[in-house]
Amino acid sequence: MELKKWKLLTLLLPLVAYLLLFAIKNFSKPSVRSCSLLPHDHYWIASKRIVTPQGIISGAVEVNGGLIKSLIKEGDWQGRVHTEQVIDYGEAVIMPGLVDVHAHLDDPGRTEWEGFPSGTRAAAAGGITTLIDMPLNSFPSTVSEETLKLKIEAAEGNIFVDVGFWGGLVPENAFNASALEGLLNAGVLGLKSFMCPSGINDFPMTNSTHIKEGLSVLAKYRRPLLVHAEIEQESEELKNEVDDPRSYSTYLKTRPASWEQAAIRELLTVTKDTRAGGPSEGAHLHIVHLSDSGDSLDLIKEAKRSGDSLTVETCPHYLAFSSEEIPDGDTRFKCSPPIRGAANKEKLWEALMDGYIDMLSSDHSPSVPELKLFDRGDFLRAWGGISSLQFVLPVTWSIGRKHGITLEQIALWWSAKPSKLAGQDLKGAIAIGNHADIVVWQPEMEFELNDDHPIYLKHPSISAYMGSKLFGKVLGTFVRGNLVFAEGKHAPAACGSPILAR
Ligand SMILES: NC(=O)NC(NC(N)=O)C(=O)[O-]
Ligand SMILES: [Zn+2]
Ligand SMILES: [Zn+2]
Repeated sequence: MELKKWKLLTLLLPLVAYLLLFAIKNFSKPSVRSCSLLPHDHYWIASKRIVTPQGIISGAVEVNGGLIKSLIKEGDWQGRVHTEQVIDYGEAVIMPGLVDVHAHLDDPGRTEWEGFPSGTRAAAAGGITTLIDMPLNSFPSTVSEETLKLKIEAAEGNIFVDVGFWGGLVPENAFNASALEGLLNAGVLGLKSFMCPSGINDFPMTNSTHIKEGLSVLAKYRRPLLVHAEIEQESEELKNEVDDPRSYSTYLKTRPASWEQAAIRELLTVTKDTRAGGPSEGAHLHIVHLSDSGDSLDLIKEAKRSGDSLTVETCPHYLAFSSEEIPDGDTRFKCSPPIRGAANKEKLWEALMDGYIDMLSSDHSPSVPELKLFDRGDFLRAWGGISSLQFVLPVTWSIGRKHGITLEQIALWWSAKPSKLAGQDLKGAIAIGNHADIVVWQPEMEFELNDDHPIYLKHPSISAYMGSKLFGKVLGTFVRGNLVFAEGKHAPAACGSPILAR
């Protein structure tokens, strides 16, 4: 009898263990409630200003199960909407969430610089619903299938918005098609390379031969190559007695516009492969963070006219600041390519307004404050990179409104065009069937970026925007229907999804 009991117990033991494991696994998953500040996942958000690809409408967006189910124009409401599930934002703007295709979150490996939790909290607070992480500044760099796995592991459960990944095109993998295919098959949305030293040891620079090879592999996948387009040129010799390293003009001399022009000229010798009928048809080249609005821009225009598959981004800091205003020793403004003069900035605005510059990105590239060398203010030795992730929407709007930009243009530069670059068909527009990735913001509301303002970046002190007065306050951010940020508060759990290409 005793023996039978024991036998039964040993038989039951695995079943009990299995049930226990199942319970732990499921109860530890964040519930809908902790992913969102809303108690339900079927609701309507209403406003007088909803930015859609067909124009601005007054009405409501129906969200159900993370998707946009319908768009209802004001007046067509009766009987179609459960009023208890309507969030009425009044005059605030409802727009597609921003898609930032250029951010360095430095995770894993340099999380003292930024990290997925802090970076994506800042993104959510700034109305960014998707960001694509750069393959460098984390350690190791994302240059192989294995290192992409480390990225995904670091991101899972730690991201408040959706995050995709660019892989690195470096000399080590450029001539190894199967290594590149491994990385692409593992889900990177495209590749990124540098034509000058990146400042990161395990991310060496490529030349146009590497880039040509990369494009031929990318063609099959129809995914883009993003390039940091600067090539080192002989530049003016600095003289100790006149060229003070604390003066911004000294730094500017070391990275003239001719570096961008040389790189772009060289790039265009390979982008012609992307034309219809060319050997790399299907591939696409995207120039990141254009600063020079001189010859670089003319070259880009010409290549586009010739049918090269080419796009270009610039960043809010090139549109907001000019070299003449940068105070001595204020290395918060150091980035590469550098911020140039006021006349250059005005021409960048013109090119953006005319559609020659396709989109905007943050190039959020922080470091620990010590690397900015604030005590010495040495522009030549400080870490280059602007910290801006949380502020890009109000900065674009605050400066842009003086240039007469529209809400639709913001949605085009910050959502539609970047989604297309990253191959995200279900993002970037308020349209039926799309992910409910939405920012609600108040363009007329002014605020000051001071110490009282809740900032979620790991190191607010290194941001050149601190101290600015800006227009355009983010009231709420929805990612796949989850209200992840509202009124200065984040959802309890980080439920953003890693985005992998298939
Ligand atoms: N290693 C970097 O983050 N570099 C970045 N730095 C900048 N932009 O100053 C970049 O995108 O080139
Ligand atoms: Zn760069
Ligand atoms: Zn960058």
